[in-house]
Amino acid sequence: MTALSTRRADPERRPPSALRLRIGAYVALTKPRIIELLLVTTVPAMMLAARGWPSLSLLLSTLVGGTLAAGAANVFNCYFDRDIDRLMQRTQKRPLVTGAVTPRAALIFGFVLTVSSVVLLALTTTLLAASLAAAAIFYYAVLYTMVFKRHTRRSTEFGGVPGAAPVLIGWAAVTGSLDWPAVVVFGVVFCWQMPHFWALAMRFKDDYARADVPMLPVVASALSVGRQSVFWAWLTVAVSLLLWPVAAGYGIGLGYTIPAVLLGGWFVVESHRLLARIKRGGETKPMQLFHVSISYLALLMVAIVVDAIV
Ligand code: HEM
Ligand SMILES: CC(C)=CCC/C(C)=C/CC/C(C)=C/COP(=O)(O)OP(=O)(O)O
Repeated sequence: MTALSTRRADPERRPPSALRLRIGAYVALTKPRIIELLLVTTVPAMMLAARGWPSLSLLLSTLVGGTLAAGAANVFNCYFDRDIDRLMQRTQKRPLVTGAVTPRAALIFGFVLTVSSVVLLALTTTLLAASLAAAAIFYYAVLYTMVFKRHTRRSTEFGGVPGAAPVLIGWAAVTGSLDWPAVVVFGVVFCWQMPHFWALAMRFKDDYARADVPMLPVVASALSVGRQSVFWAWLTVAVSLLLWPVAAGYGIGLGYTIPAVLLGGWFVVESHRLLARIKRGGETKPMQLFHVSISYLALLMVAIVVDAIV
C-alpha cells in the first residue's frame, strides 16, 4: 500500500508484465501495510499465551490465517468504499477506483479469502480463533465500513474493535480460550487506534469532508480532536502498564514494564506536542503523531515478546 509513501519511477526499469500488475492490484486491495502491523500484534499474544515460542506450524498457520482474514476484511472495505475512495486523494489510486480490478472480481476475491482464512484457522488452530476471525471480518466489512464509518463521528472507536481483534485471535489460536492478558493487550491496541487514526484523519480532513465521511476531525474542532487524542494516548499507556500485574504468571515483569513506560512517555509527549501545535495555531503536522503511533505499537509488541521469552 503506497498511498502514504510513493516510490520514484526508475527510468531504467522494464515495465512490469500484465500478470504482475494484476497480482499487484489484488495484493493492494488487501492493504498489506496495515496487515503487517496487525500481525505484529498477533505474535506477542501467541507468545504470552504459550509462555514462550508456540510451535512453528501453529505460528505460521495463525499468521497466514490472520493475513487472509485481514486481507478479506480490507477487500470488502475497498469494495464498499469505492465510491468515496474515488473522491479522496489518499485512496484514489486504489484498484477498484482505477479499474485495475472489477467490483465483481473483488467481491469474489473477498469471499475466497474469507472462506480460506476461516477454514485454515479452524483446521490448524482452534474453532475460537476461526470464529473470532469470521466475526472480525463481518464487523469490519459490514458494521464499520457500511454503517459506522458513514454515519457517526465515533466510527474510529467502533473500528477499534476489529483493529484489535488479531490479539484475541492469536491468544485463542494457542489456548482455545481467552484470558486477562489477552484482554489487556486488546485494550492497548484498541485505545492506541484513536490517536493513530485521528492524526491521519486530521491530515486528510478535506478528503473526508469532500467524501462526506463524518470522521472526528471533519465534525469537531482541531482542539477537541487534539485533546481527545491526548486522552486516548494516556489511556493506552495506562492500560499497557496493567500487563505486568495481569500477566506476571506469563513471564511479564520489569523487562516489559520499563520499556512500556519509556515508549508510553514518547507516545504521550508526541500527542501533547500535537495539541500544543494546534493551540499555537501554526502548522499542526499531525503525521508526526501518526508515524510515532506505529513505531510505539511495534516497539511495545517487541517488548512483550522479549520479556515473554527472556
Ligand atoms: C480504528 C482503527 C484504525 C483506523 C481507522 C486506521 C486507519 C488507517 C488509515 C486510513 C491508514 C492509511 C491507509 C492508506 O492510506 O492506504 C492507516 C495506515 C496504517 N495503519 Fe491504521 N487504522 C486503524 C487501526 C490500525 C491497527 C489496529 C493497526 C495495526 C495494529 C494499524 C496499522 C497501520 C499501518 C501499519 C498503516 C500503514 C502506514 C503506512 O503506510 O505508512 N492501523 N490506518
Ligand atoms: C479479520 C481482521 C483481523 C480484520 C482486521 C480489520 C482491519 C483491517 C482493521 C483496521 C482498522 C480500521 C478501522 C482501518 C480503517 O479502515 P478505513 O476504511 O477507515 O481506512 P481507509 O480509509 O484507508 O479505507
